[in-house]
Amino acid sequence: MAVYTDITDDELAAFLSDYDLGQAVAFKGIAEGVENSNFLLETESGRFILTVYERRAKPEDLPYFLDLLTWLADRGYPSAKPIADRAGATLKTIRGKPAALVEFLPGLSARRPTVAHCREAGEGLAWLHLAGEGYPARRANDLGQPHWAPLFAKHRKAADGLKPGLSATIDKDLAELALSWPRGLPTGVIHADYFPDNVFFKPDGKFAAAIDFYFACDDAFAYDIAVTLNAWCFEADGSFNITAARALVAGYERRRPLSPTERDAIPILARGAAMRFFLTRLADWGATPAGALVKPKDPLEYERKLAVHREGLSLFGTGA
Ligand SMILES: Nc1ncnc2c1ncn2[C@@H]1O[C@H](COP(=O)(O)OP(=O)(O)OP(=O)(O)O)[C@@H](O)[C@H]1O
Ligand SMILES: N[C@@H](CCO)C(=O)O
Repeated sequence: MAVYTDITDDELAAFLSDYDLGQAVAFKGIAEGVENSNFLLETESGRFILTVYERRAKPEDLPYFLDLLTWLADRGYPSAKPIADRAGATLKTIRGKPAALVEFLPGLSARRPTVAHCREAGEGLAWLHLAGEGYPARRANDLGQPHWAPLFAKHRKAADGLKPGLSATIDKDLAELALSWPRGLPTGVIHADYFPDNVFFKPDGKFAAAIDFYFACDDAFAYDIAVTLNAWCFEADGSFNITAARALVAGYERRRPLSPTERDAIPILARGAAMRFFLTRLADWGATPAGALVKPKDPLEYERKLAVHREGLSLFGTGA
């Protein structure tokens, strides 16, 4: 349950006194998520999400994320627009922690994404890439390829603890990724964590909205597609669903066609994207005390995805 911070009625009332939203009529913690504390807030003027930033997101990065959410919403992209207080501020504090109020978005995430969901999610991702064009702030991807080997160096023991001999396999992967990592691909604002729990659909199955932009950064658009393919297109038995993957890319290309160079790069980008989530999950695995409220995500799920990509993906067939 991702509510790390308790907020009393008085603290909430004091927080809301900076806004023109009326009084709280309902307020409850949201169990989903692992990074931040999220609360559903209803006031006399509508429904909102209050996020208290707990970990990972560096306080100095929060203006980048909140201004990006405002930028996207102002361009018609369905992401949660931050609510400014009377003085125009979107980044606030509550209980001494950074916090923000954003618009509540209706929609449901897909627990078991279908091929049709993948197509819609792909289109929503391309829309995001286009809507982010021109966003003036910059944020380097601090979980990008150059950061993987130093991160792994701190967690080699944990890898061998999960699976004997794994650290040697990961070392080899990291060396191969460093040699073949693509450069010069089209870049812009990417979501970088576009997982099924961060995408909402309408009741008719159409894309509704994307949330949780707290890994957003500048990187290759095709890398964002690779992260998304890994998150959406693997079956529970560990096999890669090529039909779902092709639908996801086809949905993406409804709005933003890929260049041949971007298409060719996807297999190696997907291998790197699997490495990135394996590594952060590995780091969290070791750092989570037994009995913690939030169960860490399984690093081995991503190690299995990495193993699939080691064999090479043929997403578009030969000559595509
Ligand atoms: N703007 C929003 N509108 C509606 N519901 C939202 C909104 N933002 C967050 N939620 C709800 O809160 C939950 C947790 O939000 P979020 O994914 O941002 O948290 P997190 O702790 O950063 O999670 P993660 O583990 O994915 O990083 C979501 O699954 C969703 O149910
Ligand atoms: N989407 C990430 C967790 C989000 O912080 C993962 O599945 O490892």
